[in-house]
Amino acid sequence: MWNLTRFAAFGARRSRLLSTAIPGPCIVDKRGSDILHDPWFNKDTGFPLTERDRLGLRGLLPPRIISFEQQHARFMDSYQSLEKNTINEPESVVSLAKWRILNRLHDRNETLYYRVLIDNIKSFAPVIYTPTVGLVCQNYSGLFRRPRGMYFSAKDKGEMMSMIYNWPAHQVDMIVITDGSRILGLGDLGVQGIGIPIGKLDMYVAAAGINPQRILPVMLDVGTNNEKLLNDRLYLGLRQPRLEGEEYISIVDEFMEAAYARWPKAIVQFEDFQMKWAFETLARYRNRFRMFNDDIQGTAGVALAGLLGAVRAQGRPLTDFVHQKIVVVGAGSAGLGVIKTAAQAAARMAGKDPLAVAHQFFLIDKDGLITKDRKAIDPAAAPFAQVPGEIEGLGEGASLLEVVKKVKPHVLLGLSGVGGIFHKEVLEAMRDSDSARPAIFAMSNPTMNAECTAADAFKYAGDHIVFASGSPFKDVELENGKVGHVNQANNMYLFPGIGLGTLLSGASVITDGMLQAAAECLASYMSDEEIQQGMLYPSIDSIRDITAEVGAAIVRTAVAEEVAEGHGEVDPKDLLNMSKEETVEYVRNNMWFPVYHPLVHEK
Ligand SMILES: NC(=O)c1ccc[n+]([C@@H]2O[C@H](COP(=O)([O-])OP(=O)(O)OC[C@H]3O[C@@H](n4cnc5c(N)ncnc54)[C@H](O)[C@@H]3O)[C@@H](O)[C@H]2O)c1
Ligand SMILES: O=C(O)C[C@H](O)C(=O)O
Ligand SMILES: [Mg+2]
Repeated sequence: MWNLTRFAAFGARRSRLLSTAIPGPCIVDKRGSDILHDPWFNKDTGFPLTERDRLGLRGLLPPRIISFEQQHARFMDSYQSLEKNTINEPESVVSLAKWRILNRLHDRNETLYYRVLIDNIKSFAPVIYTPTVGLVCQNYSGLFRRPRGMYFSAKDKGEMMSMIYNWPAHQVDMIVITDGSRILGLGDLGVQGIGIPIGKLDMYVAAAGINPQRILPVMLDVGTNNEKLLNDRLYLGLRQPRLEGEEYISIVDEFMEAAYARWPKAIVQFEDFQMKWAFETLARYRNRFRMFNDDIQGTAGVALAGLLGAVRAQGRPLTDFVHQKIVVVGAGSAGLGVIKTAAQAAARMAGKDPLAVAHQFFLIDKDGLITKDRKAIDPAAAPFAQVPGEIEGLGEGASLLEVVKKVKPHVLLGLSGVGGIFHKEVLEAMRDSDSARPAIFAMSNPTMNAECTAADAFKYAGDHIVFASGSPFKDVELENGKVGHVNQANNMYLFPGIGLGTLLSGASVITDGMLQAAAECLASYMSDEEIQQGMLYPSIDSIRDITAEVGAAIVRTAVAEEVAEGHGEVDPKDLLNMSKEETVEYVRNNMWFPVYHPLVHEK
């Protein structure tokens, strides 16, 4: 249907692999108004005269040619006037209005959309990603105007292998799939969860430079157990209870077989699956396909980087990590992924078995502290079950407040999805923490599900804390006149680099070693000075730079672990011969960047 020719700048193979590709013309098999209605090719008023002639566009557009820069400025003007005109409106109304204006541009002109997104990532990420994406999912049926991505439902059983060919792009590099069963902290939103793969893939384009013509958001609709949606006459998904057991897994199996039959090199990111299926599908597919679960694995790496930063913020050496007492609230896919990865890191540092360091972790779920007395304990939680009474007065099911008071943890980390669970008394109890710089991570999304607000954390736990949240909060003005820095502990710092590094190495699977390297890379990104100021993660403004580093760490580990099969004309030997800096350059040079390519018509 189309292809993008890239001209190599230099003769020598090696420099060619590392060189920045000069954008070539784009071959398009359409003409006239079909081009104007195709967001991949549409340039609106930006088509030059020669192109208007060549493509049969003359007369279909007003005569004046507006440059890309002018179009960019024009869009930003309308966005800013929307901001000005809605200043007194409720926040949800403003957020949805902002999402709508961006979505309209996305539907019309992808090049301009991704350019404004990249150039304004800090202001636009909260609109296309958390928290607004949560609101969009909740209101999806009402907001629906046109489809985006692919929808595979339980009714499509037996048809997926042919359906996958309905997708218009010849090549797909990155797929994000959800079954809508645990959308952020908002629960089962059924088919409406499609907003999450769309938002994640927008971040892939903005942060990792994955070509937007090679991304595919996927909704696997196996029903919903959300009564409200089942009774909503506008609900767009299957009106039936969720499939379970064999029936469920056979649908996921069929999708995976179909996707990999058509695109054997694609990477599939599982996103926002309820816990049992998150773990089950990861175990089932990770040794067969290029796939990972972002909520389990991406989150774990981001949290580990933050936990190591919290050690440095106390002025302690990293090896002190093995002495940190860490309370994890939420024993779901995210919480369990974090605790397991953190324990593995502590064990590596201590030269011990992860079981030997498990006692420094305290795991709390909806039934309180998990101890060895817990009935029907999840096998993944079992190694972290405390011995009841080991800390005096702390038994099975102890409340969060009791645990914080008795343990005096260095870190309190929430992945419970329960808004406000770190209430005043819990935060005040953190004042007695054994850490000189207690860390509070309220990682649940979206904003209303955060375990506490940034303002409350500094107000009740003290000005000396370090704070991170999954959704963005504004920095806090402290009583001492200083600024309480708010970090965003969100898997967006890792998943783009994991996906891009896997793509560019051609890794056949995504190993624990690759994920560990990604986390360590993120952890080492911050300078001591930044850490001292309470900055545990970089600004999202530098997300492409972070992704280049993380992507390179993934590539190098894939090569070292001999799972890299190469990408395009770059074979594993080329990758092996690249220095660290050259690998970063290779990753950076392979990031897609939105510019208008000259369009050439060819049937
Ligand atoms: N910041 C990030 O990058 C990031 C990444 C992944 C998930 N999350 C967020 O983490 C949250 C949980 O995700 P998940 O996939 O682990 O969900 P999940 O449903 O698998 O797990 C939720 C866990 O919280 C526990 N819980 C519920 N109520 C509780 C209470 N009152 N007290 C203590 N624990 C309670 C449950 O028992 C369960 O163990 C969601 O809000 C999600 O948005 C954030
Ligand atoms: O989507 C996010 O913002 C992070 C995470 O994947 C989540 O499920 O909350
Ligand atoms: Mg998620």
